[in-house]
Amino acid sequence: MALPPLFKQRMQHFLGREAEAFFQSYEQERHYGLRINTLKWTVEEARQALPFHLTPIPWVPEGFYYREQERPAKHPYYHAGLYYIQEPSAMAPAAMIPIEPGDRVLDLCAAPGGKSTQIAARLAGQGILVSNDISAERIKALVKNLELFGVRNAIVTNETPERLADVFGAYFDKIIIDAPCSGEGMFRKNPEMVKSWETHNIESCAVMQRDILYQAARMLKPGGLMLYSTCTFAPEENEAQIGRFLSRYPQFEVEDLTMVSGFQPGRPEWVSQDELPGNIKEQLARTARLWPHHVRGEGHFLALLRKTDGEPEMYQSEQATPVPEKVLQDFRQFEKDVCVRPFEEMMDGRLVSFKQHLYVKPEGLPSLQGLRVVKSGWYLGEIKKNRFVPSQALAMGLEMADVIKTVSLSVEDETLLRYLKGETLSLQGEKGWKLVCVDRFPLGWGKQVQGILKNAYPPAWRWLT
Ligand SMILES: C[S@@+](CC[C@H](N)C(=O)[O-])C[C@H]1O[C@@H](n2cnc3c(N)ncnc32)[C@H](O)[C@@H]1O
Repeated sequence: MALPPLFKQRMQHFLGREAEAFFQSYEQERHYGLRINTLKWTVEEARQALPFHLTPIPWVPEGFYYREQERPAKHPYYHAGLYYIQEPSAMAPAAMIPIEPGDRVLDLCAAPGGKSTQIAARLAGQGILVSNDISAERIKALVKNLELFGVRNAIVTNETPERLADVFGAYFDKIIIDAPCSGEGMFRKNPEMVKSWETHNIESCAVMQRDILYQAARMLKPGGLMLYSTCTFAPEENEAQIGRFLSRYPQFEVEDLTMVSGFQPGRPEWVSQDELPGNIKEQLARTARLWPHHVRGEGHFLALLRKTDGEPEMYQSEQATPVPEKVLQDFRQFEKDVCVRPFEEMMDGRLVSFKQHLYVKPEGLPSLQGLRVVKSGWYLGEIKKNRFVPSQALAMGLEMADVIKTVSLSVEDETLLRYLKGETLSLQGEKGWKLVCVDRFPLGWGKQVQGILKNAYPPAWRWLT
């Protein structure tokens, strides 16, 4: 493929004799990956059920290569959020930071949600995920992907890192910064990136990343871990960025990463020596690089940093405002008619309302007043004309066994595609809301009225032929 001449020149300079193998990799086929959603099923169940030729991606236990012609986005299981399609090396950052259920995690540059969905699965419904992105446009895909994955304990914000840091302070146990970058590792996946490389220059990306990193540093608890990643090869955005950060923040140090076969160490020798005082050079050698000529992936840079010292968290707890009585009454009626147990029992959270809209919001958050909050936890639905109308996010966050009335369609059933296309279905049964599932996995709602099931599958989610 036609690579920008300046890019070729730079990589030739950095890689020397190795450059040939690197350039050759652009002539080979790219690799395709999907990641199993372990919030919904196990890796073993998925491997048995999915009709794709799956081979393990070595650095992520729930990640697999598939063959291009298999097109997993065209399988009904994709609509049930049972896996996420993701470039294999992009699965490395969230796999390399040890997320534990119960952690408070910030994904600072999160859209469209590759890392956030992976983190949420690791949290297994416990703790809090704050997914943020500065782009109001890209955030729509982030919300959709979190909902599709059935994530309940996520807050989505559309903010600058600085405003977030002013509200949260040193609140998070773990932070992921999947930074905006010059995208040199995207050329094979998306040739448009070649053009954008020529316009988004490395220096301007480096300035942006530096500002994001400085704000992220404020939001990490002492003892907490921060994973910085880019999908570019430019040392200015990688080793030099981390080197500068470490010299400004001596309370941070680089932690060892799990070096999977094929991962290469960072290249401190590519950074100008005046930028690297003291032991920083040695630390940078503990960052990692994924190269397309060493692993089956497009390429990434990873640095895991620990904050060894600093001020403890100080935040103002949110004052709980009770849900208005009438809203609560209409909602509880729905809950009683449709579900086997109260929604608050399904996650560690409390019921909150914004006008007629209801959420279960994770416990333990500071007051988010003044922030642009796009999603406040698990969105349940809204009251319309004195009746509760369930949301798509509610359907996707449930299990089939949570709901009294369900319609389970098999993958082969032609009714399934008709449901996903938004058609009304002829169906007999008791009136009321029903959870429509493919096999045992929720897809969305339908409302039974006499001999038909009215389709509540959202237009933006429908199957396109
Ligand atoms: C590499 S992409 C993130 C991909 C995402 N982590 C994923 O796995 O799907 C970088 C993102 O950073 C966002 N971004 C750019 N500048 C930002 C800033 N100052 N603060 C927060 N997000 C920013 C962009 O809108 C973009 O969505």
